[in-house]
Amino acid sequence: MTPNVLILRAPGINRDADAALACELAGATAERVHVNRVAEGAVRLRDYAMLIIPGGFSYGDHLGAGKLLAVDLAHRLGDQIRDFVADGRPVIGICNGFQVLVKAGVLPGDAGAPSVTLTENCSARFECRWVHLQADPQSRCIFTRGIELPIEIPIAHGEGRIAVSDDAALERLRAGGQVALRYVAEDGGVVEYPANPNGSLDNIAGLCNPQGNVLGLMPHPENAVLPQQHPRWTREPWRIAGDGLALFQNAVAYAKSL
Ligand SMILES: NC(=O)CC[C@H](N)C(=O)O
Repeated sequence: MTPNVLILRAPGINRDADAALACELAGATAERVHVNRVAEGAVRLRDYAMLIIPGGFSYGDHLGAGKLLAVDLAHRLGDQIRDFVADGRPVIGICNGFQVLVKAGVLPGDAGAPSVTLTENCSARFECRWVHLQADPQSRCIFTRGIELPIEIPIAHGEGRIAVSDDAALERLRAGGQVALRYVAEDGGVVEYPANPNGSLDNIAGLCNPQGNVLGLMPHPENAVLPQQHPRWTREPWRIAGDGLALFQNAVAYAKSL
């Protein structure tokens, strides 16, 4: 059966159409649904195979990027999201969506006080360019399965720096296979700014929950699904697809297996 994806819309979200295209190219159907329609019960999260919280500037990034939509989701959709995640269904929060999942307490999914947040880039500037990412081979993330070589994906954010409460919390994330993606050099080497665009600890670009079905990442894989989206597509050998498509294809295959 073709998985149907709920792509959440909310004031200030601006990457919902891009996410819908990525899902369709990956073999799913996609519905862009406003958060109010879910909250009012017009649609139910459990009627969908996958949830995407796209990028943008939800509620204008007031009180910090993703904060107000996080409070909204926790207050109005908390039970539905908890059940959806517990069912093992795939959830991806992209950039603003990652900030929302972290600030709503869905990621990293550890019990107790939050151990992770996303905050201002070290440069104190909005950073917008293409970066190279490496999936952590120890990760449990279902979105990055089989992605062994560095991939090239765009970023565009002001508050993408992952901060962790202490070394023990970072070690728990690493040991638990929850570090899904890191910023790397084109050859996979270790980097600093600007290849790590925000100064995130351990060059972390994406985290997953302990079960691996929830991924949050600052880069925008939905903006790297078509060959022509790559900035050098006319000057390099033809790519059959953008590097970001594999994440959506993995999620669709996983959703079909549930
Ligand atoms: N592209 C995005 O989703 C941006 C996220 C958030 N508005 C920030 O600037 O950090």
